[in-house]
Amino acid sequence: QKRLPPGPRGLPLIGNALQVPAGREWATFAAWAQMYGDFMYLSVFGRPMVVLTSPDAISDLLEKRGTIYADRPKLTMSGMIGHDDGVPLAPYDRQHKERRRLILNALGPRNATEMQQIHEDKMAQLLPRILESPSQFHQHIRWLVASIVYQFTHGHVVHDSHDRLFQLADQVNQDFARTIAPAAFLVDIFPFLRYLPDWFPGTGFKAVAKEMRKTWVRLRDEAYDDIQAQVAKGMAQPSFTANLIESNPERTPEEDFLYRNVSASFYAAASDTTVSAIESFFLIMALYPHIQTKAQAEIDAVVGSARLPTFSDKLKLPYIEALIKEIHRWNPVVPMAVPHRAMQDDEYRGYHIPAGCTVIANSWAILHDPTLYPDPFEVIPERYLIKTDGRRNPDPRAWAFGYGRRSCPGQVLAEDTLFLVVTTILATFDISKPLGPDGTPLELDATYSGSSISHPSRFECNITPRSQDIARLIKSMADIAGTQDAGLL
Ligand code: HEM
Repeated sequence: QKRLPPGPRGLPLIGNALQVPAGREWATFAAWAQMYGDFMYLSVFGRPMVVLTSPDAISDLLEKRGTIYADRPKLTMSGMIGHDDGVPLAPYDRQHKERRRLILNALGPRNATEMQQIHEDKMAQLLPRILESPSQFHQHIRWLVASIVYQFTHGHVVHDSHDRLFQLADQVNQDFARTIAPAAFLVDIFPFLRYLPDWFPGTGFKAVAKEMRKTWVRLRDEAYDDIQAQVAKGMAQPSFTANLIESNPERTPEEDFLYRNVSASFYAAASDTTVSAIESFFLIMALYPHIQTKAQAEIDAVVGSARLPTFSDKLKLPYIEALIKEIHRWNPVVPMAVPHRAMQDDEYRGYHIPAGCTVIANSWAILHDPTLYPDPFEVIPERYLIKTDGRRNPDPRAWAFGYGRRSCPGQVLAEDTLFLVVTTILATFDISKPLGPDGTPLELDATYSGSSISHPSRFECNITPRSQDIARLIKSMADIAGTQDAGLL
């Protein structure tokens, strides 16, 4: 009987299920918001859903009433696999606060120097890889993110893509993306299916869940058990996980389980997201050479040619900061954040929001709102530096990293990685469109795919050292890092 927010009319029983597209839902939701407003109601197979499409609506509900909207919708398939023990999908409770506290503490000022040192070391190893095989830059980016995260969380050196932990983690990420894709498994729409016997037709998802669970449990436990054994022998490398184990030798089984899940979630949450942002950087550089020239000029003026950029240069590089803001805005990595869930009945602007309602924040729509960002589909770093109509465009990071009690706890790490990649790559390489067989530049297709995490569709680009001196410097860095001995070049 209560008044629900406006929204597109659906069909009996299935509601709006047939109207919600399987890809780029954010663009469809943004178009619907033009008709129904920034606070819109949908129902999919009887499940209530609210879509928020303005800074005010998002802030009013997800930030100011954060305690009510801090939960996640329950996904049956993810639960069967065990993914909802990991941080991003876990229900909101006392334990979840602890999970977030552990991550935020680990990435806080106490460990900033160590984290920055890891970044600078791994960047020095990235450059020779790119110099030697620029066409494999996608793999090199993936290696970089894995090697930074696993050095920090497990004290583990990822040499190459054959690394056991790296391979397991990538399999888990692929499984995760497959599981949370909209309507990927019928059991998420009809949860009772999970109670049917295995022989019943249509229950093939159970075998899939079992396989995926095995991989997730291996990723979660194998590395943790190794570190636990090393801690017992007093031989553990310093790391986030070793620190968790050492700091609580009398931990309860509940605490131990929580540590395992936090430790395993780190890479799962950090990898595809950071990799996607770095890939967008390469794509933007190939598409917008004038932005690249301006960014390189700023780096050259501040850093010079005798050294590589470091974190201490950050405050002196405003154009780079503006470019990074555009990377977050132009094609946001998580276009609709991760869905939240109302934990109790609520009322907003005179409309009812039922308990259990899924709440989606359409970050993409805000980041492409022409009243906030004129020419939203163009990359224009100057929009943050020069006032238009008496104001600068707002910082997109307010929306790119999510909201309230579920906002991204890894933002500092993501921003550090992105800053160092952008500055170091621009200091050393030129990026341009790929060349055809006759040496003429080919057109680049700037399309994006994926659903919860959006990433550029596979693209090539031409990456060359900015000078022979730089190429020699990078080769000598490779010798110092010993990467040649390890057969990486
Ligand atoms: C460019 C890179 C990244 C972007 C754009 C990004 C963005 C986001 C977004 C939008 C959310 C959902 C927030 C919400 O539900 O309101 C999220 C959640 C999360 N992110 Fe990130 N993230 C990035 C990198 C990282 C990194 C490096 C870590 C490493 C620790 C991380 C850890 C997490 C975790 C654990 C969650 C779940 C938080 C929770 O449910 O309480 N993210 N991220």
